[in-house]
Amino acid sequence: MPDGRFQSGKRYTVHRYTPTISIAPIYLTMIVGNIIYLNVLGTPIVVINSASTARDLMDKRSSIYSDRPRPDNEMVVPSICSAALSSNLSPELEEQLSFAAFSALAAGLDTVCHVDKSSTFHTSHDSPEIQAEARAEIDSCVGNHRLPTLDDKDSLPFVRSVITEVMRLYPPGPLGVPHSLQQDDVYNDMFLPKKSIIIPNVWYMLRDPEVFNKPEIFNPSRYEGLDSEMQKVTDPTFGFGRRVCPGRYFAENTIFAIVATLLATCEILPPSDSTGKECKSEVPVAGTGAIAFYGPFECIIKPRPETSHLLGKL
Ligand code: HEM
Repeated sequence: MPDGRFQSGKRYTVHRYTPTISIAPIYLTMIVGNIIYLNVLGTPIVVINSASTARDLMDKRSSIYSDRPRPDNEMVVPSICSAALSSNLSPELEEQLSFAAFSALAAGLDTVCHVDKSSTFHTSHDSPEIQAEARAEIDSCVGNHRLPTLDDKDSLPFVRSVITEVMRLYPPGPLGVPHSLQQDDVYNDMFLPKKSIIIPNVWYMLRDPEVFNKPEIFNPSRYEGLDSEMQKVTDPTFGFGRRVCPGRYFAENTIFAIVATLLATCEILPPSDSTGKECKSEVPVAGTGAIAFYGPFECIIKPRPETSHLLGKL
């Protein structure tokens, strides 16, 4: 698919790291504007291609768009943590349960790591001017005598823009996390039945040429340092309505702390061969599940002479 928007009767790979999605024409029921409605073997699926439509439905009508898809006969059960605390478990089972509970946290770790790794990749492999501009901002605001802290976040809009631009091009969840519609609904004369699975096509929303000029280009300056512009990326990236990611601010702060500290203390360069010639690699995104992963890549991380004394404080 050339631009990431779902269309009828085609087999799609939204990007090489997203799951391949086949849309057979026989299943296609309707396309209205930025919405595609499918009925796949009796299961209604609604794919939303635009951020404004996603806001209209998943944010403004959040009370009916915030369920998660689940089998009809599923019963509500206590969480694994409360079950573990209230029962007399063997040490082995308790250990297994604690691993299962940790997997929820790991979902947060994977997404945060993805953004940290992609920030490192882009600052080393894209234009060196972008890295220099971000570092100059840190130097002028923070100086060379201390490490950046979260209190500096507001004063470092270009560093935040670099992170935002990385998330725009390679969102950790390119197709978001599906919601389920709790009751029949009508949107722009389109009937959407109860129990439809709602899939936000975040990948396309963040490359929509009507929202982002030259969307394929890595250009942190496009936000002009404005939070209102950056939110056009961060809002869809962290989900919609009542299901919006509860770890959002923790994640944003963690990513900022890591990226700002790395830029303040180190220079990040692409790898070079034995003759000193740069040998840049392809963007190493991978993963066939809901979460995108950054594969291994090479780069050179050199302590900056001006701030190397701060590395001991990490
Ligand atoms: C860059 C980092 C992250 C991204 C992009 C991200 C994105 C998302 C998205 C898209 C959803 C689904 C929202 C929806 O259904 O509309 C979600 C859900 C969730 N996230 Fe995150 N997340 C990140 C980090 C974290 C962290 C660090 C934590 C925990 C510390 C976390 C915990 C959760 C939980 C518990 C849910 C499920 C919420 C629910 O089902 O009601 N996430 N996240």
